[in-house]
Amino acid sequence: MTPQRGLYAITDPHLLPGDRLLPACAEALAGGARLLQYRDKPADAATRLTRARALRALTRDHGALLIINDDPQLAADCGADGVHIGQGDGGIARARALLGADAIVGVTCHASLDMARQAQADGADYVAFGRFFPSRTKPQAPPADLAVLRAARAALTLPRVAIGGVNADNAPALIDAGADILAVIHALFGTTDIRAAARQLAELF
Ligand SMILES: Cc1ncc(COP(=O)(O)OP(=O)(O)O)c(N)n1
Ligand SMILES: Cc1ncsc1CCOP(=O)(O)O
Ligand SMILES: [Mg+2]
Repeated sequence: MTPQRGLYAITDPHLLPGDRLLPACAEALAGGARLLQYRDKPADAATRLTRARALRALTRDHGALLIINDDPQLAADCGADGVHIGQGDGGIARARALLGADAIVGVTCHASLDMARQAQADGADYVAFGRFFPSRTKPQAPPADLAVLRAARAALTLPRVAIGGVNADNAPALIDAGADILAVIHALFGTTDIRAAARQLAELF
C-alpha cells in the first residue's frame, strides 16, 4: 500500500554507477526513505532486471516499498510494489493489467490538476507534481508552482508527491503547500553522507 507521507528516494545511473547503487540505496533506506524508485534508462534489460531484483531484496529488508520507473513489465518481473509512469509511458490501464489491482501505480502530472484528476479517475495510487525547483537531474522537466499542490489538496483524495530540485531547505514549503511525499534524487544521492541527508528529509514528516 502507498505510504501516506514520507521520503521517496529515486536512483540515478550517473550518480550511482555500477556497484555504488546498492550501498547508496541502503544508506537512503537506513536514513528513513519509505519508498525507493529504481530509475535507470541507459542500462540494458538484463542489467536492469539484476539490479531491480537486488533492490527488491534490499527494500524488503528495510520494510520499504520498491517502485520501478517507466516499465511495468520490469516491475512484474522483479516483484516490485509498483510502477511510476509518465504521460508518455503507456498508461494506467496497461500497468494495472500487468501488475494487478494491489500494485501501486504512480503518475506524473507535471503542473496540471486536470492530469491529476484524470489519473485519479483512471485508478492511480498517487499523483506526482513538479519540477518545483531547478533540477540538476532533469533541468528540462516542465516547471510547476506550489499552487498546484494547494489545489490538488482541495480537489483530490490521492497522496501528492512533489519532485524536482527538492532539498532540506525548500522541503518545508512543499509540505506546507500540501506535498505528502517528497521525491528526491540529487539532494540525496549527490551528497557525501546519504544517510544523514535522508534522515534530515525524513524527519520533516
Ligand atoms: C515520483 C516521480 N515523479 C515524477 C517522475 C517523472 O516521471 P516521467 O515524467 O515519466 O519522467 P522520467 O522519470 O521517466 O524521466 C518520476 N520518475 N517519479
Ligand atoms: C525525474 C524528474 N521529473 C521531474 S524533475 C525530475 C528529477 C528530480 O531529480 P532532482 O531531485 O535531482 O531534481
Ligand atoms: Mg517516465
